[in-house]
Amino acid sequence: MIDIQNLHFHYGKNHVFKGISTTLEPGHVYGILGKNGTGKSTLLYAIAGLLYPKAGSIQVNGFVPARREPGFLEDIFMVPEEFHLPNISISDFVKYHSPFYPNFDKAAFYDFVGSFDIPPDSLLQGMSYGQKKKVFISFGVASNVSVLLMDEPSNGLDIISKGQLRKVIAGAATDSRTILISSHQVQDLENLIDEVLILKDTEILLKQSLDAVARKLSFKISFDPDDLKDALFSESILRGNTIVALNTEETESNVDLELLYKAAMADPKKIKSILNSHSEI
Ligand SMILES: Nc1ncnc2c1ncn2[C@@H]1O[C@H](COP(=O)(O)OP(=O)(O)OP(=O)(O)O)[C@@H](O)[C@H]1O
Repeated sequence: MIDIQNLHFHYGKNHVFKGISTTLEPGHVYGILGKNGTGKSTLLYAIAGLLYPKAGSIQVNGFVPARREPGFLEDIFMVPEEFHLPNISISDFVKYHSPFYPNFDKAAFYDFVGSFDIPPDSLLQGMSYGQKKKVFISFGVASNVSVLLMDEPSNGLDIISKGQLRKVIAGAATDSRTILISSHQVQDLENLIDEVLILKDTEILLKQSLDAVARKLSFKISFDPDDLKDALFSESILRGNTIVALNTEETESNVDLELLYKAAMADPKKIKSILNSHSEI
């Protein structure tokens, strides 16, 4: 479990978090959304122990990340947005790095790499950014850690590879693993995450399961202009509108993450109070 209490973080005078608190449980895939510069990467780095809280605390499975103890490091993996891989072969990379992860599954690693269409005998130096990223993600998932952090994992991947990435991550989503994915590509998170966390203005604006969101809000495309009067948020599309409204029906629609995000940005107070209200609508 990841337990964040009253976390403050700033770079000089730039305050990124002013006392955020939340817990993130195993068995969930969390999607972290937020505008550029709201602190998605900073949060992941702090959980990974690569940045230290200025105040407050973070605990990951009972470890304090900033202490970087071996028991912590062998059970967490972060795929940053930007990374450097050494100029060696894939097999040497596995040989030198997998011993740090006691549960590393070599066969699974080569399966993932193969599923991304990367020849297993490739040299890392000759690879494009997207190809290197696929190797690194494959390594992270195959390390079988209990906390997997990915910063914009689909960035730089082609359309087919994005589909494959979703399969690989979905396969990694076990009851004992906590997966956090930050992304601007909300479509890439659809049907992959089960909880959404939206950062805004040094705070956590929303942290909700998609099931809970679907119970409270409905997402639909409507060609009836009358529907607009009940909309909490709408966007016009060809001959109609996409609409976020209160869910007053018995049925639950699929959560449209992009619409949810836009609605939350357009009227944070209202969306937050609806989603945080305990009464059923
Ligand atoms: N090394 C650094 N030194 C100083 N300021 C930094 C540093 N890294 C990030 N920042 C600032 O901290 C804030 C949060 O940055 P962060 O990269 O965590 O945001 P983000 O939500 O991941 O952004 P993006 O969506 O653009 O990747 C931004 O205002 C950024 O300019």
